Amino acid sequence: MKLGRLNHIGVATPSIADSIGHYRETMGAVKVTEPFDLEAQGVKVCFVDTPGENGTHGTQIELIEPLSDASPIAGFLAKNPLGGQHHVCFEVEDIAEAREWFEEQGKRILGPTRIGAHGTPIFFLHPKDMMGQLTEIMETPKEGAHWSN
Ligand SMILES: CC[C@H](C(=O)O)C(=O)SCCNC(=O)CCNC(=O)[C@H](O)C(C)(C)COP(=O)(O)OP(=O)(O)OC[C@H]1O[C@@H](n2cnc3c(N)ncnc32)[C@H](O)[C@@H]1OP(=O)(O)O
Ligand SMILES: [Co+2]
Repeated sequence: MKLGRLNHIGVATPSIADSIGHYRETMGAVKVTEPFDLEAQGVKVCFVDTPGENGTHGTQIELIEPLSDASPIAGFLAKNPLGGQHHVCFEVEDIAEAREWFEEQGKRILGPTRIGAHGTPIFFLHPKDMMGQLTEIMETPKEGAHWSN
């Protein structure tokens, strides 16, 4: 297993609109995607682009707002009402190989491999097995495009 690109940092928020305002007005973000609902994942999500090398974009901020009290991030927001850093997401070449690796390492994988907000397969690793960091593993988008819309 080789550490891949840090694709995004997941930031939970009680209001994606307020967070977009913060990144645009306070942080000077230029590109923010339109928020969209990921019903299957229980979140409304959008991406804040950060500058990367030669015109590509860098690691994104993934803003996530719960769609209901049943959202997987509802518990996190109950403990952290302002929201904040929720997870990190690293890219891998082959999601199945990565899943096997972490299973061999005895790391708890949270649920099935499924399609994430970038339209590519992802899974999550339990924070308690990952030095306290909720970790998302995502297969690198093959066509090289990172935007899901
Ligand atoms: C997939 C779409 C999109 C994408 O990038 O493509 C996304 O990233 S969507 C992101 C939202 N979805 C998920 O996070 C799915 C995986 N997460 C989960 O299954 C839960 O959030 C889980 C199991 C990590 C925590 O659930 P919950 O908070 O309801 O459970 P507990 O309160 O029992 O928490 C157990 C234990 O873990 C600590 N915890 C919880 N969240 C985090 C976190 N984000 N970072 C670090 N630690 C976390 C929590 O405090 C508990 O610790 P304890 O010491 O026992 O209090
Ligand atoms: Co994510």
